[in-house]
Amino acid sequence: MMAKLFRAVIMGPPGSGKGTISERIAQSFGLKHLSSGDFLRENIAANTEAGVLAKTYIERGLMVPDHVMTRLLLPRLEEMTRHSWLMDGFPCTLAQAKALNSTCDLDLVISLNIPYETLKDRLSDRWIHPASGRVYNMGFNPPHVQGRDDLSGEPLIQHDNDQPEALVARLRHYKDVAKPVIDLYKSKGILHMFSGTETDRIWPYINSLLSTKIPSRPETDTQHIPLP
Ligand SMILES: Nc1nc2c(ncn2[C@@H]2O[C@H](COP(=O)(O)OP(=O)(O)OP(=O)(O)O)[C@@H](O)[C@H]2O)c(=O)[nH]1
Ligand SMILES: Nc1ncnc2c1ncn2[C@@H]1O[C@H](COP(=O)(O)OP(=O)(O)O)[C@@H](O)[C@H]1O
Repeated sequence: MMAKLFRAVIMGPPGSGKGTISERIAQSFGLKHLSSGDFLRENIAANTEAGVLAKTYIERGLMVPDHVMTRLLLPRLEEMTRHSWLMDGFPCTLAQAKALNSTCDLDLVISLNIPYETLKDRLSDRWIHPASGRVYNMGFNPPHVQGRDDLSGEPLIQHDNDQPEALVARLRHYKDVAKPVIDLYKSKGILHMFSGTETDRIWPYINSLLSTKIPSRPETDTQHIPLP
């Protein structure tokens, strides 16, 4: 049981490894990994009012409007009074960051800074299991059986918006909307930026930073590469 609750956000462009790194953080430090994309998919599957609305945007490759995102996510975060969490994919815009600010005090923000060429290579090779959101990469973490999810054996798919043409537009959009959010967290003194081309090289630095802030879980700690 952690002594103090810990609230963190991970930001970065599409394909920067937020999901991958969030899973490692959740495993090593026991934070609950919350993902805006997963919340949206759950709401779409459950046909909630917000889910039905969100679907119309996601299907067109657009971001879901701020008021829908905040209406969906803030009550869920408010319920999590007894958990430490790491939020992945929210906030994306300054309006979302301000809304989050009024609900809780963040302890830390991780921002991933990954070169465009790397993002392009990774995403053109990303395969997804739609039902669970599990993510594979044919070079980095391939499935045991090509084209099949490891746990369910169901087929994997690729997203059209992971292809290079769509990616350029998504990255430009990310840069525009994320800049004021990054500036806000910088001014609060809670932003930590990590740059690099490989998750395995960035991870030890994130692990080390978090170890100074939260006690790690001894049973999983040894699985990860120590700092050089
Ligand atoms: N080659 C390579 N692939 C990686 C590395 N880290 C993550 N990946 C893969 O790159 C892709 C993107 O990683 P994700 O963790 O899904 O990135 P994300 O930031 O959550 O992406 P979005 O959900 O689009 O915002 C996935 O296919 C990962 O398996 C790495 O260091 N090298
Ligand atoms: N914070 C957010 N604000 C607005 N829309 C969002 C947000 N998070 C997720 N979405 C929407 O949900 C979709 C799926 O999100 P996600 O699973 O994180 O994957 P990706 O960013 O790779 O498309 C996004 O493409 C976007 O339309």
